[in-house]
Amino acid sequence: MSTAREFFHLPEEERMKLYSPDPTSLIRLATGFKDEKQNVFVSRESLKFHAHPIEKYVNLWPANPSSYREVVSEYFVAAKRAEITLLEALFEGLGMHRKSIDQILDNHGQYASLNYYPTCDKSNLGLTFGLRGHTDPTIITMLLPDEVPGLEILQGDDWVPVKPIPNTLIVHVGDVLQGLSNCRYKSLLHRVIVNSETERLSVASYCYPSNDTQMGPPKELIDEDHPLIYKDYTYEEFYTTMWKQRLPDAARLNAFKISAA
Ligand SMILES: O=C(O)CCC(=O)C(=O)O
Ligand SMILES: [Fe+2]
Repeated sequence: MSTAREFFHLPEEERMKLYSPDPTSLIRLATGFKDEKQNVFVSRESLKFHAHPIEKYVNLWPANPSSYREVVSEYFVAAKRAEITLLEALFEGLGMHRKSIDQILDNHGQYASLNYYPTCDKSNLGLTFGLRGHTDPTIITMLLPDEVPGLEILQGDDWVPVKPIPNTLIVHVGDVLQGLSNCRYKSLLHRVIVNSETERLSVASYCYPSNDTQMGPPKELIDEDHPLIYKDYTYEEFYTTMWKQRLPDAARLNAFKISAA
């Protein structure tokens, strides 16, 4: 976390060397932006990069701060190990066969993001979000927030603040797990609000399957009580559709519903 803080406190021209609007870049800084249509400012600045397999990507990472590559590698390797252990237990708990589990986890990827939410002038608070409501297009997301409140989840019709607990990871269910589990797990709608007093940081590890992974629910999860909801589709199809639709949440999965066939 302190390495992330150091990075975001580097001079702007140093950080902006990594700026890119292209979502397929292997590493990129994304900055806050104004949504003219909805007249809101989304203030998050984030450094996004691939983290697995780490040897393939680490040389693309910033060399400033000087501790960056070492500290960030150590964190994301450990995060990935924890994600895999958690997912194996979760898939086994659902009753999935070993073959189905391996198919999903073999060649999976890990995308990472260091997130920085600057403080916001009091007069602009009403029109500024850290991040608007969305679900993650992942299997799961492992999030390490700092101790500043800001994350909120939608429960019924209400946005409920998530109380920060020191040194505690938060795991979100993403859209891919909703699809794979035939809706036994629902992907989590969440957002980040900002405040006028304290900046906020978080570190996210997004676990996703390889492009050719079949994302329809495995046969063993389908029975009379759990009729098949989604047809078979690959992660690549899901991702391409997501960019075309530009939907912020799990409604993106509707294109793959049996009833949409
Ligand atoms: O910063 C946070 O607490 C949430 C970040 C988030 O939702 C994301 O990176 O997808
Ligand atoms: Fe998210």
